[in-house]
Amino acid sequence: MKIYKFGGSSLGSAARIRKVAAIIAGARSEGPLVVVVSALFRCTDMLLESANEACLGDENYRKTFEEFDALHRNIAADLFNAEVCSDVVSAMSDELLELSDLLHGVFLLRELSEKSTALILSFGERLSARLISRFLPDGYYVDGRNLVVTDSNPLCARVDRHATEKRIQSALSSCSGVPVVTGYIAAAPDGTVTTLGRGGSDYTASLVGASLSASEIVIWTDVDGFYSADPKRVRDARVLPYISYAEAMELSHAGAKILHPFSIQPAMKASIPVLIRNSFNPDAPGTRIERDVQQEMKDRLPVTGLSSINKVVLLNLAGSGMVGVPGIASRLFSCLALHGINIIFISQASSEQSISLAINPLQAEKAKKILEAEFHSEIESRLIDPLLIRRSLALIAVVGNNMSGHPGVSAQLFETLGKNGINVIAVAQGANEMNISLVIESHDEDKALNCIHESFFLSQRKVHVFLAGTGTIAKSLLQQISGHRMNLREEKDLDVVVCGIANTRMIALNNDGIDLERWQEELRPRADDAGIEDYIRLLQERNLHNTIFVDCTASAKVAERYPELLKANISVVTANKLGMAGPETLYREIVDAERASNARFLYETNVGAGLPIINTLNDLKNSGDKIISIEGVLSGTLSFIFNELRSGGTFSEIVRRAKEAGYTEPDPRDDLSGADFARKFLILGRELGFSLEYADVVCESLVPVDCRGEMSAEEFLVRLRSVDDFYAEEIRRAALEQMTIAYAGEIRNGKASIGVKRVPLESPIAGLSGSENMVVFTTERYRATPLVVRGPGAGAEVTAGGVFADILRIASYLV
Ligand SMILES: NC(=O)c1ccc[n+]([C@@H]2O[C@H](COP(=O)([O-])OP(=O)(O)OC[C@H]3O[C@@H](n4cnc5c(N)ncnc54)[C@H](O)[C@@H]3O)[C@@H](O)[C@H]2O)c1
Ligand SMILES: N[C@@H](CCO)C(=O)O
Ligand code: NA
Repeated sequence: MKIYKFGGSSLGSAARIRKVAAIIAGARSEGPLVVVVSALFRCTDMLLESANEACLGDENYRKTFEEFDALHRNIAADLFNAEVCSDVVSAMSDELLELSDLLHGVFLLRELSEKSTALILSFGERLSARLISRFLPDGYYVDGRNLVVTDSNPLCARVDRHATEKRIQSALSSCSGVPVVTGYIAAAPDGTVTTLGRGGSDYTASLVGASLSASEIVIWTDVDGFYSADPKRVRDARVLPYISYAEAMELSHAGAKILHPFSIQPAMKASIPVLIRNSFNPDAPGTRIERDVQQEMKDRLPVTGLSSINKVVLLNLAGSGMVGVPGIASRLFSCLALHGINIIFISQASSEQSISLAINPLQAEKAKKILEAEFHSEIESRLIDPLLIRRSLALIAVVGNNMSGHPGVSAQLFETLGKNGINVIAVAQGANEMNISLVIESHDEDKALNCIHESFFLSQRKVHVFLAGTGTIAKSLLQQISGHRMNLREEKDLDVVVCGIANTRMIALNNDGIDLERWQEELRPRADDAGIEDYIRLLQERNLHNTIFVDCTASAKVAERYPELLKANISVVTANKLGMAGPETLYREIVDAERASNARFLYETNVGAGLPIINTLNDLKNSGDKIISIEGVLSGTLSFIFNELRSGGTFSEIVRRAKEAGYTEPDPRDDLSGADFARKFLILGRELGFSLEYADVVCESLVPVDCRGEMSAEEFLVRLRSVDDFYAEEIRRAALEQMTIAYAGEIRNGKASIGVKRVPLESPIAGLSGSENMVVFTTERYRATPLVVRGPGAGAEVTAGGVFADILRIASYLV
């Protein structure tokens, strides 16, 4: 014997009912079946609406009733031939007439008791069971009021399990055909109609199944099963093939609306598996809820699923007068119970100084008044503080049988929340260790659900990138991410999702990821005054987990925002040197903000593009080596210029080529003036612990005096021809002495200087080619033979590659 329960979503129209009949016919061939039905789709709401309207004296109640009436008649006309239809309609008419009279009574009396509400609501199931029982070839109508015995609480009655079991057994044990039982409705011993509250039809199905020792109870609904989290909030939530009764109850308690926790109890007691299946997709296997979940699943995942209640209020009763005083908690709970206030969550630390309770916000004011009255004298005498209420909170439950005895689960949970800057306001975990419940700000709810979901391998890990700048480096970065994204997904189980791209004029935003093949087409104009602040505001509003801000601009305005981003626990990767080489106050602010935050700040490409210079220096420093000096060439552009001069090019033409090759700064004068090189040395000097400003770097400019005013980059390149002969001559003269010229620098004893130098032709600097950089670290450990990092230190590809590597470093920290 199996029990099939169909919810309203599966019973929305004649077509839907035909589908349901086909599902039933399929099961019938395998053995006996009892069907339990809810009211047709939206019908309970219609009944409630009509009753409330009637009670308010609103004539519209008739229209709502007529809509309800017509829905049933139309479905009958669609399902049955004329003869059967008139039969069915006449049976339904009696009930519809009674319902109409009742509503009219409510309208006249302007009075709607819970008892009449229950009676009115009962018509939903009564009429749907009439239709469906008649439509099934061997179906017959069974009224739940004759099966389920309850107390007399009309809207959320308590079931008398013993009496109910007997009634169900005597009515259905030896049934022939398919009984179609009205779910949700029941009756008190005196015959008054009662209902079983939210999810009541599931409860009916579970009671029927348990009483008849069914082999399984199948709850047919409109989703594929129990999800690992609410799929509306967690895009990657997936259907759980198996869960235990206990897990199902824990998840349902904390908001997973798929099955009411009540309805699991009878099935669990009788060890009957409960299946959740989709009547819209009957081929999907659904979720099986049973006592022993599959061993294989148990071994793999400590956490089975998450659920959340998005609105709770936290009451905090605190005060020194609570310590060591027995009876405070008892009074607290008793007085809330007395007034019917349900407690969702409790937490008390061992100091006994405070007890926190989460309750439904609708009951918050009432609870506050009650508790203030109860503890009036303690509050007056300052033994207990005035009651604190915190609103706009959400409760998240992390659930899994296998969390128990599995060290590290809570560590991982709090770590991922911490790295995402999510503040945990209160926590509760019972000794069964299968539910950790936490209270957080409600605006962090989706972010928390998503990062926890990923962190426990329930879905692929993601980082969300917001990029500033769409120039040379940014374009190359987007191309690299696009080209390598699939590999990262497959090999590293990591998805790099670019959710934002903005320059000063245009913006594209998409939480699910901008199409990187066509990102230019997704750019939309921004308001004229929408600066970087606006972009950061939009990014923060989205509040996505694992967010990384990537700066590929050359803008000081953008760099000034790093401290604020870091303080908001948003990690930053930057190719822009104007942060670390900005005013020392900004540099300090960035370093301090990173220290204080859970976010990371990486800027490897600020020095030598993709070459590992910052990382190398940090490794030397952190492992206790003493740096004696740093020398070398740290401008790709200047390196390229002198390397090409040696092979005979002209100065201005080489600068033009450097710009075309993507080596120069947006304005090549930043390279020729030595400014870009100086910034890099400034950064290295600061990394070494020296207090330096930009002006402290002694720097020789190669920009001719007459090219220093306001002019376009193009005009500059034309005027630059004036120095071509000078440099050709310098190279020639040096060569006569087996020397050449190069632009290089050194840091020694806290002093940094850069400029044109004569170097022997056989020196390593003279041997550089293209945009190669070279850094020579002379340290205590690397004294006889210094440590050298050498390679291309400018260019779109290597720089973007360095930025990408920094993004991945942060990703591996975050996920
Ligand atoms: N070219 C290299 O080899 C190299 C190497 C290392 C670091 N970098 C650095 O990379 C950065 C980018 O260089 P690029 O060659 O791609 O420059 P670019 O001029 O091609 O691009 C800069 C982009 O930033 C945008 N931008 C400027 N101000 C902005 C603001 N306030 N808000 C949003 N967007 C803004 C511009 O619209 C443009 O899209 C620079 O800081 C540069 O120093 C370059
Ligand atoms: N313009 C810079 C880019 C690398 O930071 C250079 O030429 O070195
Ligand atoms: Na670098």
